[in-house]
Amino acid sequence: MIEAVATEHIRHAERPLLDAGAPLMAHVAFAVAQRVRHELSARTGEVGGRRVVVLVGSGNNGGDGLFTAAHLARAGVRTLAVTVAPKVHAEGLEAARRAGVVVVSSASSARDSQDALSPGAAAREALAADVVVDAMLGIGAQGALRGAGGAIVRAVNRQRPRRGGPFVVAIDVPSGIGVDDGTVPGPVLRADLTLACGSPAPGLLLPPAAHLAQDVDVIDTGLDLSGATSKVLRLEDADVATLWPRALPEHDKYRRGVVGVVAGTRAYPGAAVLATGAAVRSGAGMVRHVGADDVTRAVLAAHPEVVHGTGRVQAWVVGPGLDTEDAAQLRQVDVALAEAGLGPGAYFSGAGVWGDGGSDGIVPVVVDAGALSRLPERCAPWIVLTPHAGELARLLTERGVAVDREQVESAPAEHAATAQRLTGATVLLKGATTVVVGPGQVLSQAEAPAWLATAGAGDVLAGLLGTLLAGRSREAVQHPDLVARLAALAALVHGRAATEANPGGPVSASMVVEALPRTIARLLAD
Ligand SMILES: NC(=O)C1=CN([C@@H]2O[C@H](COP(=O)(O)OP(=O)(O)OC[C@H]3O[C@@H](n4cnc5c(N)ncnc54)[C@H](O)[C@@H]3O)[C@@H](O)[C@H]2O)[C@@H](O)CC1
Ligand SMILES: Nc1ncnc2c1ncn2[C@@H]1O[C@H](COP(=O)(O)OP(=O)(O)O)[C@@H](O)[C@H]1O
Ligand SMILES: [K+]
Repeated sequence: MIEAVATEHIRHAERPLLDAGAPLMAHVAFAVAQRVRHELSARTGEVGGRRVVVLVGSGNNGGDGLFTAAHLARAGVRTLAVTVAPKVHAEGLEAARRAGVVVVSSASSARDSQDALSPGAAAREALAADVVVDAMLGIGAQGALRGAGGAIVRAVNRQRPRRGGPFVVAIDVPSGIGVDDGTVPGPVLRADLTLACGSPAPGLLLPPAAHLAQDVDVIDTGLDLSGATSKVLRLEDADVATLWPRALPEHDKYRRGVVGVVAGTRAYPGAAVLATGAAVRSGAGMVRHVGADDVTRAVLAAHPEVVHGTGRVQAWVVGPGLDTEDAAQLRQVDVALAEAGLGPGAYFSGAGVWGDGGSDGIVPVVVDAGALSRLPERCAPWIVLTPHAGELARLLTERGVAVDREQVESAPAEHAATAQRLTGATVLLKGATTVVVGPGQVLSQAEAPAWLATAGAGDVLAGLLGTLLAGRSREAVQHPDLVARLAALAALVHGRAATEANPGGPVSASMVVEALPRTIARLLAD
């Protein structure tokens, strides 16, 4: 599991080391320079004579950059440091000059000096380099990257090809991202590799900034972050086996977990086929489908193991392909939601409760698509909402927070957290990077290949999550912390199955369903 702790904790953990004189900056610079040398030699076959441009800001991030430049110059790299602020780290500057780094300034105050380089000219130098090191801003960033740095980045972004061009290494974070919330308030130079100092900042895991950080490696600086409370988590493949509901010899199909799926209409039978298929193929003990007869016929034609009609379940999946005009189906959704109860101390106890797989008849529910409009005012955390950005915008607007899809996409973690607070439910917000927010918990998963943005993929995710919640139904209700982790686990496996269904190429939702058993087996064996 990757843990990105809030930057206030990083600063707090750095303090005792810096006070004790630990040479953190020297350590970071050495590690970055090593990595740049490695990239140069992997890409060009040589190190000496290659060109590196280091963009240097006013703070310690810029200091890291200057010491990195000094190492590179000593290794024979033609190193140009472009400072973007009137004052930069003094010792770093001296070290760089001593090592033979050419230092120029794009700061407006340097305009008339001999060593001035306009932002446009600096951008051209960067575009012609083999590697660019982004050391303008780290975790001290406040708002959009301003001044010469912003101008250089805008100019580079206008001309940088999607493929080819310089390899960009960001020190700590791509300069100018929202380090704690993952927003992108202004121009940012997309990194091919981000080398985080000590611990990744939350913004490296959260969209949209996460898409600008790409590969993230951590330089260990010996920070003690054990007391950190505010963090973003990302599950890794190695976490799958720990969380996955195991098939044990003493389990019959009911104990393995029964998933009830309320999905699909005559207009959209496919959603029911995909959601039930994903539940079956991810290992549910049994899958029930509740819906119109001809929809169930389509489901049974594809997955004969599905059982038609209501009965005992350990988790519900409601909403994929739902017809909001179909009163009978909506009633089923309401019954499923009632079975989830309203949360600790306020369980629903009326007639119509038939589930008994969870704690005292309470069962987790996945609420997708059309069923999102049926939510009660307050939900238990074992109700998992699975909206995409447009659906989340609608849900928030209905609850008095007027936002549109673009606003949700520009700050997904913040809006998912607002929805979590307003509803009490666990919120899984779908996207290229999926964000899950539970009470006191934030997770983000980025396994999905871009090809997964295809009709029906969300139905597959809902069914898969149904299996996970049914398999650990009782624990999910007793330990709501587990719910957000299972939701993130579903996103991880969904993304991996999409990749493994056709590595590097297009996938359909049905192909993801097909791939699930093998992907799960591989992950459990790892
Ligand atoms: N965590 C660790 O173990 C270590 C962290 N170090 C580095 O220290 C960095 C933090 O250093 P600082 O606290 O000096 O902060 P930064 O280097 O991130 O930047 C702060 C400076 O940038 C200016 N600034 C802030 N927002 C701006 C904006 N939007 N546009 C233009 N200028 C802006 C501020 O006025 C200030 O001068 C980390 O990101 C990391 O690179 C390393 O030096 C040592 C080890
Ligand atoms: N750009 C993207 N890259 C990777 N995965 C994506 C991207 N956009 C969406 N996804 C994923 O694809 C799925 C689409 O779900 P959804 O929008 O509900 O589709 P549908 O309603 O057709 O099933 C989600 O799992 C989402 O996380
Ligand atoms: K940086």
